[in-house]
Amino acid sequence: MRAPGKVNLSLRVGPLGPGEQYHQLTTVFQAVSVYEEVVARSSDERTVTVSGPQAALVPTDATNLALRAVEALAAATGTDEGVALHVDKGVPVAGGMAGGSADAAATLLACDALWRTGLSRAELLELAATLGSDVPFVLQGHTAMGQGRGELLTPALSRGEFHWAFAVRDTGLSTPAVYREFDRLHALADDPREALRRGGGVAVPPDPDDDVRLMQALRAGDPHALGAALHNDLQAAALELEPGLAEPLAVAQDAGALGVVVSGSGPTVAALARNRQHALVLAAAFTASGVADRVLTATGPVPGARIVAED
Ligand SMILES: C[C@](O)(CO)[C@H](O)COP(=O)(O)OP(=O)(O)OC[C@H]1O[C@@H](n2ccc(N)nc2=O)[C@H](O)[C@@H]1O
Ligand SMILES: Nc1ncnc2c1ncn2[C@@H]1O[C@H](COP(=O)(O)OP(=O)(O)OP(=O)(O)O)[C@@H](O)[C@H]1O
Repeated sequence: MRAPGKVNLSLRVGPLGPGEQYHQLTTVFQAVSVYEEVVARSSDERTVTVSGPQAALVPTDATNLALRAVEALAAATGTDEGVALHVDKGVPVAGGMAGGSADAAATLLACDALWRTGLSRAELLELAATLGSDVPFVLQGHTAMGQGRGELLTPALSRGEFHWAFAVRDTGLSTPAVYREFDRLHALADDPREALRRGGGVAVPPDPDDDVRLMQALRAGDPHALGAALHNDLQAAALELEPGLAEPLAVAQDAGALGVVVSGSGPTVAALARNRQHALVLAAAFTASGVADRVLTATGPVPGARIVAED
């Protein structure tokens, strides 16, 4: 089973209402060719092992998102079957590219097949949303607009292939901490100039019309227009928590990226290239300037979680 990571081409975040846990979003997701591989085998127990360059950062207890997906599917279908999972992580851990969400999505599909639960796509998507806001999208893949807390998906038309270079950091950023920082920046209301200077100001409910140009760029398969339309309301918050992110952003710009943006809640920086060759140039610029612990190149959009070989 294989599931892709994602980049948010646009991420617009509304205010957090009193007592609410989730921000209202309008986001445009693109699934990219950076993958989690999940193998599921029959077992009496429910276990997970993890490999990949950042495997040591991933818990293997019940908090692992893949095991949470196992428990959610078992509870929904009333089965007491077990599974031995192995996850080979290609997506950066806590990098803002939905790696854990991809594991959860791949696990739902893998256990659905292994246990022959026969859930419908709609039922799987509903279960996915209970596991995390990004899980429905990595199950679906391709390109989609996400609303609500990010789980309400509308597929979007996209032509051709876009090329990316990613600057990855070994130390991740916590998604809740980045949203909290977003709230803090936007609460500097008694000092509006300071709020604006730091990328804050009053948070407004996101409006999908703000992404009209971006959607046109996708339909036209125009990387220049897409680069100009990339947007992330969480970027200022990620930069407050990790000021060093300014470096990969500047390096990509200097190397002629069509657009550069923090991916989701960061700290991965995503640079849009003119073509495959230019993505390699951007990756080399990240490496040469020492602003990344690891560099990836990828294309998007790609399909969501799917079986690539019988487990
Ligand atoms: C930053 C993004 O990756 C952009 O796609 C997502 O919004 C985060 O999605 P995710 O990692 O699947 O997040 P979840 O597991 O659903 O939520 C983790 C935490 O992030 C914050 N959170 C998440 C989604 C959202 N719309 N508003 C939030 O404030 C909440 O504090 C929440 O408790
Ligand atoms: N299967 C998993 N893979 C990675 N991290 C996991 C997993 N299960 C639990 N975690 C924990 O969740 C945290 C965030 O993981 P993840 O890699 O999904 O972040 P992310 O890519 O930034 O998420 P998103 O982009 O959806 O906000 C990690 O620091 C780790 O402790």
